[in-house]
Amino acid sequence: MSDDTTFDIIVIGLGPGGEDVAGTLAQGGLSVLALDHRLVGGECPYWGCIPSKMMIRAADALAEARRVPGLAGTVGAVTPDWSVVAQRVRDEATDDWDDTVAVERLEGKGVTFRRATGRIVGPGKVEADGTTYTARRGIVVNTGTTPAVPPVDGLETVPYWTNHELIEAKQLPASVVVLGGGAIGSELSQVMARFGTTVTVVEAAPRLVAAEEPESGDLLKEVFEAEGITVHVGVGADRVEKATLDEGAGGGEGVKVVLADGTEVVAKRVVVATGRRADPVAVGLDTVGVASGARFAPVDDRCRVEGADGVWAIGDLTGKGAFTHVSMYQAGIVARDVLGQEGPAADYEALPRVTFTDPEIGAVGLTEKQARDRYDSVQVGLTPLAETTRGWIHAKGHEGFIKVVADADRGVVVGATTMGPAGGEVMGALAVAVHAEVPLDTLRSMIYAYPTFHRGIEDAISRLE
Ligand SMILES: Cc1cc2nc3c(=O)[nH]c(=O)nc-3n(C[C@H](O)[C@H](O)[C@H](O)COP(=O)(O)OP(=O)(O)OC[C@H]3O[C@@H](n4cnc5c(N)ncnc54)[C@H](O)[C@@H]3O)c2cc1C
Ligand SMILES: NC(=O)c1ccc[n+]([C@@H]2O[C@H](COP(=O)([O-])OP(=O)(O)OC[C@H]3O[C@@H](n4cnc5c(N)ncnc54)[C@H](O)[C@@H]3O)[C@@H](O)[C@H]2O)c1
Repeated sequence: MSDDTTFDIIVIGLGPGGEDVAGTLAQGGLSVLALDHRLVGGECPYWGCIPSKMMIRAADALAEARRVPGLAGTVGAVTPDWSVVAQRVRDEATDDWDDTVAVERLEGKGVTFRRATGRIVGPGKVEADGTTYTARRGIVVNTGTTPAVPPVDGLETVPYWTNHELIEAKQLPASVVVLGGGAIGSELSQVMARFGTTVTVVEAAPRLVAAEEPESGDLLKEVFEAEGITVHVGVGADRVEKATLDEGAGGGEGVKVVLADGTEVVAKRVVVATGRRADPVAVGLDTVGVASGARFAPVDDRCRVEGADGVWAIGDLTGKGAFTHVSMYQAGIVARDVLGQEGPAADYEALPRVTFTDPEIGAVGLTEKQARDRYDSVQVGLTPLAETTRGWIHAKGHEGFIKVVADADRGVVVGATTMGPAGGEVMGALAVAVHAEVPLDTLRSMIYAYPTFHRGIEDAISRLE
């Protein structure tokens, strides 16, 4: 028996993976109800990857123009205009935060869509908008994360921005204090600085992009400081209060951020980029056995929520890497599992990630520290990009390096970082090496095109010790 409250599958939250798995399962012949209380596609297309990368493309164009002197002549004054970026974000990236096209695409695949908050209320049961729906085959949860706002005294008394307000901004503030120098803080700080905003970054960890190799954070700090960004690392914000800015700082209302070491930073606006928070309880995973204090939904290698029969979770909520490519990868695994199709289980050993700063930080697999914690015999090889032929030719903007981390016992690469121009693209070769466990001897014997950035991989491997 089927009625309009009973479906084979209910998908709660339509981030990139949720949207994908809902469509695939409907096309696979199942009846699918998909719920999202905001926009179909989630954070990535509307407030995340896509608009932020559009901003980065613009900021990088400015930086390249500024590199013309000494390489190619002059371009006259480079005059940033944020309104061009803001318009492109509206017109091309987000449709002015309207998901009509995405909803139509989803419904075109046969999915029933409701714009509502969904909550699991027991095995096979989901409540949304006062109706209780039944899922015959299962529930897929893809509710993502929200900005984690740190408990800094006074922060709630000032109108701080998160990625949402910044992505939607029609104008940039004259000055900002960015709390958090992870992926979001670093990428968007550089964008704002290149558009003329005075930027101060405050990062509590000892380095920027602290989850990556220390060389990445150290070099990024050098580059940021050379571009005029003030960077405080190893110190958090103690308190925030309203302040009146003097004319040099733009005048009018602003904020004063007092750091734990007593440093005071005054700016027009605070931007909070201190990480993201998943909430398994808000979506009712506690009603199907997930511990109420869990930070993430615990999943096995098929993305089945442990202990909760007929419930799958994907995306940031699983804590396996807060990236769109993880959400999409897991969506594929869940679709196969639900449809009873064969396929490999989830494997995160070769997880690639790219921080789209300039220089770009590509990374895959383990950092050196993670590798040393796991393996007895670790070798590391590092080549500064400026020492490679292509890096030397490139000159301005060639900061970076290629670092390869190997498990010497098995003779395979287990991690790598490729920081530099097109660092994310260069990383692709090493992602294959880590994923396929390509023997180091094979990597040593292949031909690397001359003069490319990726040729530095050969050199880094030759330096393994
Ligand atoms: C500024 C920024 C830049 C980023 N850049 C990149 C990048 O370059 N590359 C990359 O790989 N990743 C990037 N990310 C991360 C990326 O956006 C996320 O990893 C990606 O969106 C996948 O998230 P998700 O699938 O968990 O769901 P999300 O995209 O977080 O979507 C979850 C959806 O669930 C909905 N929802 C939540 N609770 C409920 C509920 N109870 N009922 C109904 N609906 C609900 C929400 O409205 C939302 O639409 C960036 C993130 C940010 C913030
Ligand atoms: N290019 C990409 O793929 C990309 C870009 C942006 C975001 N993302 C994803 O989104 C996730 C969230 O990004 P994010 O930058 O918010 O988180 P993050 O975890 O990468 O960085 C947050 C940083 O804030 C710092 N911090 C925490 N509390 C602080 C405080 N009180 N004062 C100062 N610093 C503090 C942390 O030490 C950390 O380094 C990332 O982990 C990443 O997975 C990916």
